[in-house]
Amino acid sequence: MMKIASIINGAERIDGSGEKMEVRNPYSGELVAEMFLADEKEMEEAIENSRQTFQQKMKTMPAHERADILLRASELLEEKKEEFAEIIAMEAGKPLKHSRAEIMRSIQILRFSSELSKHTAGEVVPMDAALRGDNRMGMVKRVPMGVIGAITPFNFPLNLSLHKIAPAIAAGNTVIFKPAEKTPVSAYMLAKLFKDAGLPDGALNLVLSTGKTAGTTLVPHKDVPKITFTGSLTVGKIIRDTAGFKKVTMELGSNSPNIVFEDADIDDAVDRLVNAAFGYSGQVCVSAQRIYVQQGIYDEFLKKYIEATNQMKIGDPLEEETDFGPMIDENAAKRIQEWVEEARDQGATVETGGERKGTMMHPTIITNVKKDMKVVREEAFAPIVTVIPFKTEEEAVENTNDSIYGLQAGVFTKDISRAYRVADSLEMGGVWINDSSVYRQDNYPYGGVKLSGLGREGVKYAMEEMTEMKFIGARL
Ligand SMILES: NC(=O)c1ccc[n+]([C@@H]2O[C@H](COP(=O)([O-])OP(=O)(O)OC[C@H]3O[C@@H](n4cnc5c(N)ncnc54)[C@H](O)[C@@H]3O)[C@@H](O)[C@H]2O)c1
Ligand SMILES: O=C[C@H](O)CS(=O)(=O)O
Repeated sequence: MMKIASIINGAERIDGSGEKMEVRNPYSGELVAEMFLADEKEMEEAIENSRQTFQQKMKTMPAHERADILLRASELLEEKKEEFAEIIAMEAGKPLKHSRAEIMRSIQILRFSSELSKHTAGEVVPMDAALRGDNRMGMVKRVPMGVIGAITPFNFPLNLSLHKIAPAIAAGNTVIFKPAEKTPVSAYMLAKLFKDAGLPDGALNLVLSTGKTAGTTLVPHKDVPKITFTGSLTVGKIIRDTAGFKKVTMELGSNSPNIVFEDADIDDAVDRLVNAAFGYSGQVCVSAQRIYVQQGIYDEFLKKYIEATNQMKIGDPLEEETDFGPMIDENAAKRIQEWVEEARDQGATVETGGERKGTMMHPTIITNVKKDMKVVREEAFAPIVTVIPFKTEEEAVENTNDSIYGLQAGVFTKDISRAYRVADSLEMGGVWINDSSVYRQDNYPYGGVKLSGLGREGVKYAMEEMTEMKFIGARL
């Protein structure tokens, strides 16, 4: 059993405030680690140290040095990928095959960040385009903001943390990293990995605290000009209300839709949508929650979809063959079971699944739903999916857009004109044609409209949000 603690200015705070929290394997209940929690005083100390490290080191560190550190971090992660995958499987209950996929993406984020750290160039402004601008020169530089507060969720503990930390460092900032309480072990290992990669002490301060401590201390702090948050809408709203006059990036939730038209390759859509709904037990912000299927293929799609879902191997995340594991804790599983029962009471049909044992909620497909049922309207963040028939393209678009969320959608069709027409009509941060809402790679702008978020991640775009534009003009 590991003992882990905050790492501030390179030093582990194992004696910290005295308060401790256990990290348990959501599948077996075994103790994975004991975490020493930082209190508000330690958070304050970490912020002051990050401020000084920015002023004294990171602000002036040349781009080639930042690039080398990020590249070295990617190499170290490659070397330690099995160790990280096992820890994520244990602390998050994520099947090993999915944990490995997360590490593979994390390595790429570090590589992209290393490359892009050499290209935060800014631009030259054509000053003579304006009257009075003759004999003037103007340039826009991209400058780091200072201390970035990075608050992350449990579901992709490495990948989503690196989507904040790596671009922040690439742009020359320092970071206060506040990971989720459920998954702090991979965060602790990541902080150590950066130290081994040569990142100066204090450039990445890991603060293992409760959300409450982060909310009262980090979020409103005058020396933290930027908060980048990934998590629930509920917490996102609190942060937005308390951050005051600072910049915030918010990657929030969704009840992601997918539309399958009659001309789609049904087997391919089935295959992709099984993973989209049930990968990591649906605890993915872009999990397929609403699948709209055109009437002519509805019965065939549903039959094949149920068959494919029932073929998943359910079990221990640490076993190689496991496709589907537990939810993060029993409360999460109980909540979703209640939602399923409520839908059933309101007339829905549970085609498969619906049962729960402890943290294990079985993959659940629900039909005959109405649009105001919780399972359709609210973010489930669980292994449930609704399958809903539609007649026309207009109806599919209207139903899809009928949500407070707008993160990513999938559209399956062989008709290229319809594909682009529908993609244009959807109120989403991103649309995939012939892939599902869950597909993401780490170099395109990713984020939501409506209540799914503010701003964008994806290394280049996160770097833009973690730098200020500074104009410098000259009269010649
Ligand atoms: N859009 C995206 O990219 C994306 C990605 C992953 C997860 N999510 C969303 O995250 C949610 C699930 O993750 P979760 O359960 O870890 O989310 P959560 O909102 O409960 O917690 C996220 C983080 O916020 C911290 N926190 C809690 N209260 C806080 C407060 N008052 N002030 C500051 N920080 C606080 C937590 O300690 C944790 O580190 C889902 O809604 C999911 O859709 C979104
Ligand atoms: O949970 C939502 C995340 O954005 C998924 S991913 O890590 O980006 O694939």
